[in-house]
Amino acid sequence: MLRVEVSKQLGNFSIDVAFASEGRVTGLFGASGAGKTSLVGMIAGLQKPDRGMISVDGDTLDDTAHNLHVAVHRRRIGYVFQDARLFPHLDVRRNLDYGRRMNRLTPDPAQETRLNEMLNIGHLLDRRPGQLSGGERQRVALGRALLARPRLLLLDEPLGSLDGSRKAEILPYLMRLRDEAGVPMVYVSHDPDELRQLASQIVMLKRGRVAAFGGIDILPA
Ligand SMILES: Nc1ncnc2c1ncn2[C@@H]1O[C@H](COP(=O)(O)OP(=O)(O)OP(=O)(O)O)[C@@H](O)[C@H]1O
Repeated sequence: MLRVEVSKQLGNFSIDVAFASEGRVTGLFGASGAGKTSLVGMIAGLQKPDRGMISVDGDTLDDTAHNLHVAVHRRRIGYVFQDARLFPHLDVRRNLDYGRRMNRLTPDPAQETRLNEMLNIGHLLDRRPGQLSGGERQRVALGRALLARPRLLLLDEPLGSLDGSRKAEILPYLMRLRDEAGVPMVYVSHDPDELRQLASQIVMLKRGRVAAFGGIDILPA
């Protein structure tokens, strides 16, 4: 269960949001500028709320009333951005291993093999990011985030930089992760079709507020 009750002022823009989601994939839907990335940044711990609390599965990550703010690297929350942000000088194998090493986790070869298969990246391990397509880069970014064993995965428009056919190529991998990886996700998108295929619950954001919360039936046609 993800619980978010936060408010924050960002220049002229304010966020004031409360929701609790039990869905395997919580879709954050809203137009450009609705506050999706700012909200995800708070869940990740990159930004502190001015007021409020955030908890995942009963563990409080932020609670301004008690001056509690768990640091980004201690939250065990994975983050995949629109652009994969792989390290260009490291091959795929070392990119994949990065999150695990940073979190000082012991290697888990069975999980590595499983994810390589799930994401179909096993044949790319010796390549550098510059030798990958956009879709392949995103698959590696997903693998890297999951190998750090997060309790929650934040996906901020992970298909946003891909064209239509590449999107269609990656969607099945995301569905597979949703069904098999066992990690709850927050999936940011302004594309209702994408969310209809992936999300179980929808938080609809408008100008920094929750305009609607419910199942995928609240998405516009
Ligand atoms: N540090 C900041 N200072 C001032 N305004 C900010 C700051 N960060 C974000 N904003 C403003 O907050 C609003 C919401 O931005 P945000 O990036 O969260 O929206 P979004 O829904 O993710 O949009 P997009 O889909 O275009 O990425 C925007 O109007 C943005 O200009």
